[in-house]
Amino acid sequence: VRSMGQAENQHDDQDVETGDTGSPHTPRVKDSGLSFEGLDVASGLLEENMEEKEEDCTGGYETTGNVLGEGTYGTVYEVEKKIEKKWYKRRQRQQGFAVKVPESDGIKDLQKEIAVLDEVGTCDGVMPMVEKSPCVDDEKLPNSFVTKRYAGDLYKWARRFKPRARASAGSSRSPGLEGIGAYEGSVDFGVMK
Ligand SMILES: Nc1ncnc2c1ncn2[C@@H]1O[C@H](COP(=O)(O)OP(=O)(O)OP(=O)(O)O)[C@@H](O)[C@H]1O
Repeated sequence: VRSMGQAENQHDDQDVETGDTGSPHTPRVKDSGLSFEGLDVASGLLEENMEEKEEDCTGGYETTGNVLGEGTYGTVYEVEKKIEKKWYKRRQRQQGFAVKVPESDGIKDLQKEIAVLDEVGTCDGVMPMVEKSPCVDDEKLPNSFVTKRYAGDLYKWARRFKPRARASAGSSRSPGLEGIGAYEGSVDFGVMK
């Protein structure tokens, strides 16, 4: 048995222009160009939320679609920094960043990593954190952090590296990240694994 209310609702679901009956979730009213108070209020709230979201995420990053690698606690994505050039009225991007996003069971470890990087600041041999809890694709990522993107696979590189390779290359410094390219070019690869 259908109540009156249900019958009215069914009528509302009909397409205003074609008379088709479709899924109650299909936004036919909006498509028809008609305006209802409820719809206006809903879209107003949506816009407000989106504005808030954008405000929160000013100066954020956008993913490029490249996955740089996966570690024990999460995935590292290539991102570009958004730069608002209002006087040009167009967006620009600064390339060369990476964001590390934890798996759900890696959140605690990433929080510890973030705390350590925060404490360490800039230190030779440690990739400095550019930003913690960044906004990526307009979404706040509280347990993630951004670093500069480096070229190559650091994990593989580090595993191949033997201390005496550094010594024979005439350097006593630890392999700072800025040196990766240089080391690959100047170290005798014969002493690498
Ligand atoms: N800043 C970066 N630029 C380019 N690639 C990166 C960057 N950070 C990480 N990667 C890539 O992502 C992989 C995973 O990095 P991640 O920091 O998650 O783990 P890891 O350092 O390899 O090891 P662990 O999981 O033990 O921390 C790295 O091995 C590397 O290939």
